[in-house]
Amino acid sequence: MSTYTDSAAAPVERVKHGLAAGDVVPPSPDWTIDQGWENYTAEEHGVWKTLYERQTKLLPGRACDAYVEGMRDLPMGPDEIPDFRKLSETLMRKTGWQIVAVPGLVPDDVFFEHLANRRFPAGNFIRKPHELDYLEEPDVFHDVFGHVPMLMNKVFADYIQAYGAGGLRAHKLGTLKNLARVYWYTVEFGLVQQSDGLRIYGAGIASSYTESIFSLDDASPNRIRFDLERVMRTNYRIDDFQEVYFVLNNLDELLELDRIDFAPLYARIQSQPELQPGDILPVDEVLHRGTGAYHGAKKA
Ligand SMILES: C[C@H](O)[C@H](O)[C@H]1CNc2nc(N)[nH]c(=O)c2N1
Ligand SMILES: N[C@@H](Cc1ccccc1)C(=O)O
Ligand SMILES: [Fe+2]
Repeated sequence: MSTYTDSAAAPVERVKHGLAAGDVVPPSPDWTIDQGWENYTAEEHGVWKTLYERQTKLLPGRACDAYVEGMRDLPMGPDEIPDFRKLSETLMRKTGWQIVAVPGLVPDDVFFEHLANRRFPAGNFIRKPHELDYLEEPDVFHDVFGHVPMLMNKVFADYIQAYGAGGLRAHKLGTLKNLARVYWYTVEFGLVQQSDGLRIYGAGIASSYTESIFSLDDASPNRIRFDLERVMRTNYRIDDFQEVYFVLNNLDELLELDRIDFAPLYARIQSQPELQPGDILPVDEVLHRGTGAYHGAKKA
């Protein structure tokens, strides 16, 4: 049963991961900027505090162990927007990653180049008070609160670095669309089965109050065992809750993706029809067959 307030009333918290803005002048060759931590206003720190406290209350029992452990060891709290320099010190020691500030979405090849070199591009801006529930581009709350704790986990940190290298490869192969789906259904909206229950590891969920509830508790979405080719073929929504969540047995499965050569898979799926988010295939290992009520109601 769904325990969150009526979704029609509660605006959906989304962070859009659309294509990089084509109309912005690059601030530097690799699009990085100074975070400008000293320039944050009290109101901006206040927005962080509101989001941080609300999400921190909700995540116990919902976020996966790796996320909880990562957050515990990071210099990140409610009172102010974290200083990327301090986060990078801790991250560098733990998994060799650092956070670099960017003004917003950056071009795909720039994005992958950073990930391949263990640099995580994080927006330095924070959403406005009236945007608490909907955001066009990943802001500092989504990027830092949502993504950074998982970068403290060695398996995940290695996966994201390999993904970056894979992104540069897919960019050259012209198969970015297929690879972006793997990112979307893992790094952004992935769930993992723990012995004590289903848990969130995707940042797009972890940074969203309403989707942290919907993804685990609501009867509407499908929940299907992760399968690489299936995910590569499956389209996704960028401005509403997901209709399907793919579930890993454990995070170690992600390392498998670095051992598989994607080129033959990309070639094979080119001739297969694209799947829509609500589709279920006979071969799917369905953990929960969704009612589709949420999206059905929205269509009506
Ligand atoms: C598929 C594409 O690479 C993906 O959406 C990228 C694009 N550029 C980005 N740029 C930033 N800063 N953050 C992101 O998460 C992304 N996502
Ligand atoms: N193995 C992928 C690269 C990759 C690694 C890890 C995650 C995602 C993609 C390839 O051959 O392109
Ligand atoms: Fe993200």
